[in-house]
Amino acid sequence: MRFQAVVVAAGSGSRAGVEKPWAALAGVPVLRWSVRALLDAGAADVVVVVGPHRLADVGDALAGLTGWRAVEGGATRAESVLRGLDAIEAADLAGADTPVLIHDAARPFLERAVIDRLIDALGDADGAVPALPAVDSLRRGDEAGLGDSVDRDGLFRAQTPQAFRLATVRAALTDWPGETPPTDEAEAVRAAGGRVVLVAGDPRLFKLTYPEDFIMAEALAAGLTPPSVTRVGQGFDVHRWGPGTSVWLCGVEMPHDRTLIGHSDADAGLHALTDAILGAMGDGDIGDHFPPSDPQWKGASSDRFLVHAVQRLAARGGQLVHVDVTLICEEPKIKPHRQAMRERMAELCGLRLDGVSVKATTTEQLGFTGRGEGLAAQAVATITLPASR
Ligand SMILES: Nc1ccn([C@@H]2O[C@H](COP(=O)(O)OP(=O)(O)OP(=O)(O)O)[C@@H](O)[C@H]2O)c(=O)n1
Ligand SMILES: C[C@](O)(CO)[C@H](O)COP(=O)(O)O
Repeated sequence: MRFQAVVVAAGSGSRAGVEKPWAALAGVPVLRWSVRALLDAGAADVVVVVGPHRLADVGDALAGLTGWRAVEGGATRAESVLRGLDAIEAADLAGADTPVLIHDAARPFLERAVIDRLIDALGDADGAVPALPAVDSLRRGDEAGLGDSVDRDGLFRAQTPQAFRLATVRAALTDWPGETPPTDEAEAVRAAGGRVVLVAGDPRLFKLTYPEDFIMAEALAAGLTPPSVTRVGQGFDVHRWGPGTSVWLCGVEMPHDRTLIGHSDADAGLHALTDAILGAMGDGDIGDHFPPSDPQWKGASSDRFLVHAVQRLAARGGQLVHVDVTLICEEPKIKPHRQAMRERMAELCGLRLDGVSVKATTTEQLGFTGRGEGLAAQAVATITLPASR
Protein backbone atom coordinates (compact mmCIF):
# COMPACT_ATOMS: atom_id res chain seq x y z
CA MET A 1 0.00 0.00 0.00
CA ARG A 2 1.23 3.49 -0.84
CA PHE A 3 1.85 5.76 2.11
CA GLN A 4 3.17 9.22 2.89
CA ALA A 5 6.10 9.85 5.19
CA VAL A 6 7.41 12.65 7.37
CA VAL A 7 11.04 12.52 8.46
CA VAL A 8 11.82 14.91 11.29
CA ALA A 9 15.37 16.18 11.19
CA ALA A 10 15.18 19.62 12.80
CA GLY A 11 16.64 18.73 16.20
CA SER A 12 19.80 20.27 17.57
CA GLY A 13 21.38 17.02 18.79
CA SER A 14 22.25 18.51 22.18
CA ARG A 15 22.94 15.08 23.73
CA ALA A 16 25.02 13.83 20.80
CA GLY A 17 26.92 17.08 20.35
CA VAL A 18 26.20 17.06 16.58
CA GLU A 19 23.20 17.68 14.38
CA LYS A 20 22.59 13.97 13.91
CA PRO A 21 20.84 13.96 10.50
CA TRP A 22 23.88 15.62 8.94
CA ALA A 23 26.52 13.35 10.44
CA ALA A 24 27.89 10.75 8.04
CA LEU A 25 27.65 6.96 8.43
CA ALA A 26 29.86 5.11 5.96
CA GLY A 27 30.23 8.47 4.21
CA VAL A 28 26.46 8.91 3.78
CA PRO A 29 24.45 11.47 5.79
CA VAL A 30 22.17 9.93 8.44
CA LEU A 31 19.27 11.80 6.83
CA ARG A 32 19.88 10.04 3.51
CA TRP A 33 19.83 6.61 5.18
CA SER A 34 16.42 7.33 6.70
CA VAL A 35 14.83 8.94 3.64
CA ARG A 36 16.18 6.31 1.26
CA ALA A 37 14.73 3.50 3.38
CA LEU A 38 11.26 5.05 3.20
CA LEU A 39 11.47 5.72 -0.55
CA ASP A 40 12.78 2.21 -1.22
CA ALA A 41 9.86 0.79 0.79
CA GLY A 42 7.35 2.62 -1.42
CA ALA A 43 6.65 5.98 0.24
CA ALA A 44 4.75 8.11 -2.29
CA ASP A 45 6.35 11.28 -0.92
CA VAL A 46 8.69 12.00 1.94
CA VAL A 47 8.45 15.38 3.64
CA VAL A 48 11.79 16.15 5.25
CA VAL A 49 11.56 18.61 8.14
CA VAL A 50 14.79 20.48 8.83
CA GLY A 51 16.04 23.52 10.69
CA PRO A 52 15.84 26.77 8.66
CA HIS A 53 19.64 26.94 8.43
CA ARG A 54 19.68 23.49 6.80
CA LEU A 55 17.11 23.99 4.02
CA ALA A 56 19.90 24.68 1.52
CA ASP A 57 21.76 21.48 2.48
CA VAL A 58 18.98 18.97 1.87
CA GLY A 59 19.53 18.85 -1.90
CA ASP A 60 23.14 17.74 -1.46
CA ALA A 61 22.32 15.18 1.23
CA LEU A 62 19.55 13.65 -0.90
CA ALA A 63 21.10 14.15 -4.36
CA GLY A 64 19.78 11.63 -6.84
CA LEU A 65 16.75 10.64 -4.76
CA THR A 66 13.35 11.68 -6.03
CA GLY A 67 10.01 11.97 -4.24
CA TRP A 68 10.97 14.20 -1.32
CA ARG A 69 10.35 17.81 -0.38
CA ALA A 70 11.84 19.85 2.47
CA VAL A 71 10.07 22.14 4.92
CA GLU A 72 11.19 24.15 7.93
CA GLY A 73 10.83 22.57 11.36
CA GLY A 74 9.74 23.96 14.71
CA ALA A 75 11.10 24.38 18.22
CA THR A 76 9.94 20.95 19.41
CA ARG A 77 9.72 17.57 17.76
CA ALA A 78 5.91 17.71 17.89
CA GLU A 79 5.92 21.09 16.15
CA SER A 80 8.24 19.74 13.47
CA VAL A 81 5.95 16.75 12.91
CA LEU A 82 2.93 19.03 12.61
CA ARG A 83 4.70 21.19 10.03
CA GLY A 84 5.48 18.08 8.02
CA LEU A 85 1.84 16.98 8.17
CA ASP A 86 0.72 20.48 7.21
CA ALA A 87 2.97 20.29 4.15
CA ILE A 88 1.33 17.01 3.08
CA GLU A 89 -2.08 18.63 3.49
CA ALA A 90 -1.09 21.90 1.79
CA ALA A 91 0.36 20.13 -1.23
CA ASP A 92 -2.69 17.88 -1.42
CA LEU A 93 -0.44 14.84 -1.40
CA ALA A 94 -2.85 12.64 0.51
CA GLY A 95 -6.44 12.18 1.62
CA ALA A 96 -7.64 12.14 5.23
CA ASP A 97 -7.38 8.33 5.42
CA THR A 98 -3.97 7.97 3.79
CA PRO A 99 -1.44 6.23 6.03
CA VAL A 100 1.38 8.50 7.14
CA LEU A 101 4.58 7.20 8.67
CA ILE A 102 6.33 9.64 10.98
CA HIS A 103 9.98 8.88 11.43
CA ASP A 104 12.98 10.26 13.31
CA ALA A 105 15.82 11.00 10.90
CA ALA A 106 18.01 9.92 13.80
CA ARG A 107 16.94 6.26 13.32
CA PRO A 108 18.78 5.49 10.09
CA PHE A 109 18.47 1.69 9.92
CA LEU A 110 14.87 1.17 8.93
CA GLU A 111 13.99 -2.21 7.45
CA ARG A 112 11.09 -2.67 5.06
CA ALA A 113 9.65 -5.47 7.26
CA VAL A 114 8.94 -2.93 10.02
CA ILE A 115 7.04 -0.73 7.56
CA ASP A 116 5.01 -3.71 6.33
CA ARG A 117 4.07 -4.60 9.91
CA LEU A 118 2.98 -1.02 10.62
CA ILE A 119 0.82 -0.72 7.51
CA ASP A 120 -0.83 -4.09 8.21
CA ALA A 121 -1.54 -3.14 11.82
CA LEU A 122 -3.07 0.19 10.84
CA GLY A 123 -5.88 -1.72 9.12
CA ASP A 124 -7.95 -1.90 12.31
CA ALA A 125 -6.30 0.61 14.63
CA ASP A 126 -5.84 4.37 14.85
CA GLY A 127 -2.12 4.08 15.12
CA ALA A 128 0.75 1.57 15.14
CA VAL A 129 4.11 1.85 16.85
CA PRO A 130 7.14 -0.43 16.56
CA ALA A 131 8.42 -1.36 19.98
CA LEU A 132 10.87 -3.69 21.69
CA PRO A 133 10.17 -5.28 25.06
CA ALA A 134 12.40 -4.06 27.87
CA VAL A 135 14.95 -6.85 28.34
CA ASP A 136 17.33 -5.57 30.99
CA SER A 137 16.13 -5.53 34.56
CA LEU A 138 14.79 -2.11 35.42
CA ARG A 139 15.79 -0.31 38.61
CA ARG A 140 15.17 3.03 40.10
CA GLY A 141 18.30 4.87 41.07
CA ASP A 142 19.71 8.26 41.98
CA GLU A 143 22.85 9.81 43.45
CA ALA A 144 22.14 7.91 46.65
CA GLY A 145 22.43 4.58 44.84
CA LEU A 146 20.31 1.73 43.59
CA GLY A 147 16.63 1.80 44.42
CA ASP A 148 13.71 -0.59 43.91
CA SER A 149 13.29 -2.90 40.95
CA VAL A 150 10.58 -2.01 38.44
CA ASP A 151 8.54 -4.85 37.03
CA ARG A 152 9.47 -4.90 33.34
CA ASP A 153 6.52 -7.04 32.40
CA GLY A 154 4.51 -5.07 29.83
CA LEU A 155 7.15 -2.34 29.38
CA PHE A 156 8.29 -1.50 25.87
CA ARG A 157 10.72 0.84 24.18
CA ALA A 158 8.85 2.80 21.50
CA GLN A 159 10.55 3.42 18.19
CA THR A 160 9.68 5.16 14.94
CA PRO A 161 8.31 5.22 12.29
CA GLN A 162 4.88 5.48 13.84
CA ALA A 163 1.92 4.99 11.52
CA PHE A 164 -1.42 6.83 11.54
CA ARG A 165 -4.01 8.14 9.13
CA LEU A 166 -3.30 11.72 8.11
CA ALA A 167 -6.42 13.33 9.58
CA THR A 168 -6.21 11.37 12.86
CA VAL A 169 -2.65 12.31 13.73
CA ARG A 170 -2.94 15.89 12.52
CA ALA A 171 -6.03 16.49 14.67
CA ALA A 172 -4.45 14.78 17.68
CA LEU A 173 -1.34 16.96 17.54
CA THR A 174 -3.33 20.13 16.86
CA ASP A 175 -5.68 19.43 19.78
CA TRP A 176 -3.00 18.15 22.20
CA PRO A 177 -4.16 19.38 25.60
CA GLY A 178 -0.87 19.10 27.50
CA GLU A 179 1.37 21.95 28.63
CA THR A 180 4.45 20.11 27.45
CA PRO A 181 4.51 18.57 23.99
CA PRO A 182 3.73 14.86 23.60
CA THR A 183 6.78 12.61 23.57
CA ASP A 184 5.58 11.10 20.31
CA GLU A 185 2.54 10.96 18.04
CA ALA A 186 1.24 7.78 19.67
CA GLU A 187 0.82 9.66 22.93
CA ALA A 188 -1.16 12.39 21.19
CA VAL A 189 -3.41 9.97 19.32
CA ARG A 190 -4.10 8.04 22.52
CA ALA A 191 -4.92 11.25 24.35
CA ALA A 192 -7.46 11.98 21.63
CA GLY A 193 -9.13 8.64 22.32
CA GLY A 194 -7.46 6.62 19.56
CA ARG A 195 -6.35 2.99 19.82
CA VAL A 196 -2.66 2.55 19.12
CA VAL A 197 -1.24 -0.94 18.69
CA LEU A 198 2.29 -2.25 19.05
CA VAL A 199 4.13 -4.13 16.33
CA ALA A 200 7.52 -5.80 16.65
CA GLY A 201 10.28 -3.22 16.45
CA ASP A 202 13.83 -3.83 15.34
CA PRO A 203 17.02 -3.53 17.42
CA ARG A 204 18.69 -1.91 14.40
CA LEU A 205 16.15 0.87 14.59
CA PHE A 206 17.78 2.36 17.69
CA LYS A 207 17.88 6.14 17.90
CA LEU A 208 21.18 7.96 17.67
CA THR A 209 21.05 9.91 20.90
CA TYR A 210 24.52 9.99 22.51
CA PRO A 211 27.98 10.19 20.88
CA GLU A 212 28.66 6.50 21.65
CA ASP A 213 25.62 5.46 19.58
CA PHE A 214 27.59 6.42 16.50
CA ILE A 215 30.13 3.65 17.14
CA MET A 216 27.52 0.94 16.72
CA ALA A 217 25.86 2.82 13.86
CA GLU A 218 29.12 3.11 11.96
CA ALA A 219 29.69 -0.64 12.27
CA LEU A 220 26.17 -1.39 11.06
CA ALA A 221 26.48 1.09 8.20
CA ALA A 222 29.71 -0.50 7.03
CA GLY A 223 27.97 -3.88 6.91
CA LEU A 224 24.97 -2.49 5.04
CA THR A 225 26.86 -0.40 2.52
CA PRO A 226 26.84 -2.18 -0.82
CA PRO A 227 30.32 -2.98 -2.07
CA SER A 228 31.58 -0.43 -4.53
CA VAL A 229 33.16 -1.02 -7.90
CA THR A 230 36.14 0.94 -9.13
CA ARG A 231 36.17 2.15 -12.71
CA VAL A 232 38.61 4.10 -14.83
CA GLY A 233 37.56 6.42 -17.64
CA GLN A 234 39.70 8.18 -20.19
CA GLY A 235 39.17 11.31 -22.26
CA PHE A 236 40.93 12.99 -25.14
CA ASP A 237 40.46 16.43 -26.71
CA VAL A 238 42.14 18.65 -29.30
CA HIS A 239 41.74 22.35 -30.07
CA ARG A 240 43.32 24.38 -32.84
CA TRP A 241 45.52 27.40 -32.09
CA GLY A 242 44.35 30.80 -33.40
CA PRO A 243 44.96 34.50 -32.79
CA GLY A 244 44.59 35.66 -29.18
CA THR A 245 46.35 36.87 -26.07
CA SER A 246 45.52 34.25 -23.44
CA VAL A 247 44.48 30.63 -23.15
CA TRP A 248 42.40 28.60 -20.67
CA LEU A 249 43.91 25.28 -19.61
CA CYS A 250 42.77 23.08 -16.73
CA GLY A 251 40.57 25.86 -15.36
CA VAL A 252 43.32 28.50 -15.32
CA GLU A 253 43.70 31.44 -17.71
CA MET A 254 47.27 32.23 -18.68
CA PRO A 255 48.75 34.88 -20.95
CA HIS A 256 49.87 33.49 -24.32
CA ASP A 257 50.48 34.87 -27.80
CA ARG A 258 47.70 32.70 -29.21
CA THR A 259 44.47 31.16 -27.98
CA LEU A 260 42.67 27.88 -28.52
CA ILE A 261 39.69 28.05 -30.82
CA GLY A 262 36.44 26.40 -29.81
CA HIS A 263 32.74 26.84 -29.24
CA SER A 264 33.25 27.19 -25.47
CA ASP A 265 36.40 28.56 -23.82
CA ALA A 266 38.25 25.66 -25.55
CA ASP A 267 39.84 24.39 -22.32
CA ALA A 268 41.01 21.06 -23.74
CA GLY A 269 42.27 19.88 -20.33
CA LEU A 270 38.86 20.23 -18.66
CA HIS A 271 37.10 18.80 -21.71
CA ALA A 272 39.27 15.67 -21.65
CA LEU A 273 38.68 15.34 -17.91
CA THR A 274 34.91 15.78 -18.24
CA ASP A 275 34.90 13.02 -20.85
CA ALA A 276 37.01 10.78 -18.63
CA ILE A 277 34.46 11.06 -15.78
CA LEU A 278 31.47 10.58 -18.09
CA GLY A 279 33.29 7.66 -19.67
CA ALA A 280 33.88 5.97 -16.34
CA MET A 281 30.15 6.24 -15.63
CA GLY A 282 29.14 5.05 -19.10
CA ASP A 283 27.25 8.33 -19.40
CA GLY A 284 27.95 9.47 -22.94
CA ASP A 285 30.38 12.25 -23.72
CA ILE A 286 30.64 16.00 -23.33
CA GLY A 287 29.00 16.58 -26.71
CA ASP A 288 25.90 14.65 -25.60
CA HIS A 289 25.50 16.83 -22.52
CA PHE A 290 26.59 20.15 -24.06
CA PRO A 291 26.02 19.97 -27.83
CA PRO A 292 28.33 22.36 -29.75
CA SER A 293 25.30 23.19 -31.91
CA ASP A 294 23.59 24.74 -28.86
CA PRO A 295 24.27 28.52 -28.79
CA GLN A 296 23.96 28.64 -24.99
CA TRP A 297 27.41 27.00 -24.64
CA LYS A 298 29.11 29.57 -26.89
CA GLY A 299 32.06 30.97 -24.96
CA ALA A 300 30.96 28.99 -21.87
CA SER A 301 33.45 28.39 -19.09
CA SER A 302 34.41 24.72 -19.15
CA ASP A 303 34.19 24.70 -15.34
CA ARG A 304 30.48 24.03 -15.66
CA PHE A 305 31.01 20.99 -17.92
CA LEU A 306 33.29 19.41 -15.36
CA VAL A 307 31.04 20.26 -12.40
CA HIS A 308 28.09 18.79 -14.29
CA ALA A 309 29.91 15.47 -14.71
CA VAL A 310 30.96 15.46 -11.04
CA GLN A 311 27.37 16.15 -9.96
CA ARG A 312 26.02 13.34 -12.14
CA LEU A 313 28.48 11.01 -10.49
CA ALA A 314 27.41 12.12 -7.00
CA ALA A 315 23.76 11.66 -7.96
CA ARG A 316 24.52 8.01 -8.65
CA GLY A 317 26.14 7.65 -5.25
CA GLY A 318 29.58 7.56 -6.86
CA GLN A 319 32.82 9.18 -5.83
CA LEU A 320 35.69 10.61 -7.75
CA VAL A 321 38.93 9.14 -6.43
CA HIS A 322 41.63 10.59 -8.63
CA VAL A 323 42.13 12.53 -11.87
CA ASP A 324 45.21 12.81 -14.06
CA VAL A 325 45.46 15.18 -17.04
CA THR A 326 48.27 15.31 -19.59
CA LEU A 327 48.59 18.39 -21.81
CA ILE A 328 50.44 17.84 -25.08
CA CYS A 329 51.96 21.00 -26.56
CA GLU A 330 55.27 22.75 -27.23
CA GLU A 331 53.94 26.05 -25.82
CA PRO A 332 52.87 27.47 -23.41
CA LYS A 333 55.07 26.00 -20.71
CA ILE A 334 52.78 24.32 -18.23
CA LYS A 335 55.02 23.88 -15.19
CA PRO A 336 54.67 27.46 -13.86
CA HIS A 337 50.88 27.05 -13.87
CA ARG A 338 50.67 23.46 -12.71
CA GLN A 339 49.97 24.13 -9.05
CA ALA A 340 47.20 26.63 -9.84
CA MET A 341 45.67 24.12 -12.26
CA ARG A 342 45.72 21.34 -9.67
CA GLU A 343 44.18 23.59 -7.05
CA ARG A 344 41.41 24.71 -9.38
CA MET A 345 40.61 21.19 -10.54
CA ALA A 346 40.66 19.93 -6.93
CA GLU A 347 38.13 22.61 -6.08
CA LEU A 348 35.89 21.79 -9.05
CA CYS A 349 36.09 18.04 -8.45
CA GLY A 350 35.79 18.12 -4.65
CA LEU A 351 39.08 16.22 -4.39
CA ARG A 352 42.11 16.58 -2.17
CA LEU A 353 45.11 18.04 -3.93
CA ASP A 354 46.94 14.72 -3.91
CA GLY A 355 44.11 13.22 -5.95
CA VAL A 356 44.71 15.67 -8.81
CA SER A 357 47.59 15.46 -11.25
CA VAL A 358 48.54 17.68 -14.19
CA LYS A 359 51.37 16.67 -16.48
CA ALA A 360 52.66 18.06 -19.75
CA THR A 361 54.73 16.77 -22.60
CA THR A 362 55.89 17.90 -26.02
CA THR A 363 55.89 15.62 -29.04
CA GLU A 364 59.45 16.59 -29.98
CA GLN A 365 58.09 18.97 -32.62
CA LEU A 366 56.42 16.06 -34.38
CA GLY A 367 52.81 15.96 -35.54
CA PHE A 368 50.16 18.71 -35.24
CA THR A 369 51.06 19.54 -31.66
CA GLY A 370 54.75 19.66 -32.52
CA ARG A 371 54.11 21.99 -35.44
CA GLY A 372 52.05 24.23 -33.15
CA GLU A 373 48.81 23.74 -35.07
CA GLY A 374 46.87 22.58 -32.04
CA LEU A 375 47.01 21.42 -28.43
CA ALA A 376 45.90 17.96 -27.29
CA ALA A 377 44.89 16.84 -23.82
CA GLN A 378 44.25 13.42 -22.41
CA ALA A 379 42.82 12.54 -19.02
CA VAL A 380 42.17 9.59 -16.81
CA ALA A 381 39.61 9.55 -13.97
CA THR A 382 39.18 6.87 -11.33
CA ILE A 383 35.76 6.61 -9.74
CA THR A 384 33.86 4.30 -7.43
CA LEU A 385 30.20 3.47 -7.91
CA PRO A 386 27.90 1.50 -5.62
CA ALA A 387 27.84 -2.09 -6.84
CA SER A 388 24.07 -2.03 -6.69
CA ARG A 389 21.68 0.97 -6.66
N1 LIG B 1 12.56 20.60 17.24
C1 LIG B 1 12.85 19.36 16.85
C2 LIG B 1 13.45 18.42 17.72
C3 LIG B 1 13.74 17.16 17.24
N2 LIG B 1 13.48 16.83 15.95
C4 LIG B 1 13.83 15.51 15.42
O1 LIG B 1 13.26 14.50 16.20
C5 LIG B 1 14.05 13.33 16.18
C6 LIG B 1 14.22 12.68 17.54
O2 LIG B 1 14.62 13.63 18.48
P1 LIG B 1 15.94 13.64 19.39
O3 LIG B 1 16.67 12.41 19.43
O4 LIG B 1 15.49 14.23 20.67
O5 LIG B 1 16.84 14.65 18.52
P2 LIG B 1 17.44 16.04 18.92
O6 LIG B 1 16.36 16.96 19.39
O7 LIG B 1 18.23 16.48 17.76
O8 LIG B 1 18.43 15.64 20.09
P3 LIG B 1 18.54 16.23 21.59
O9 LIG B 1 17.19 15.96 22.24
O10 LIG B 1 19.64 15.45 22.18
O11 LIG B 1 18.82 17.71 21.45
C7 LIG B 1 15.37 13.71 15.53
O12 LIG B 1 15.44 13.14 14.24
C8 LIG B 1 15.32 15.21 15.50
O13 LIG B 1 16.04 15.78 14.41
C9 LIG B 1 12.88 17.78 15.10
O14 LIG B 1 12.66 17.50 13.93
N3 LIG B 1 12.57 19.01 15.58
C1 LIG C 1 9.68 9.62 19.14
C2 LIG C 1 10.71 8.85 19.90
O1 LIG C 1 11.77 8.53 19.06
C3 LIG C 1 10.07 7.55 20.36
O2 LIG C 1 10.99 6.76 21.03
C4 LIG C 1 11.24 9.64 21.06
O3 LIG C 1 10.24 9.88 21.97
C5 LIG C 1 11.86 10.99 20.62
O4 LIG C 1 13.10 11.23 21.19
P1 LIG C 1 13.42 11.72 22.68
O5 LIG C 1 14.76 11.15 22.96
O6 LIG C 1 12.34 11.23 23.58
O7 LIG C 1 13.45 13.22 22.61
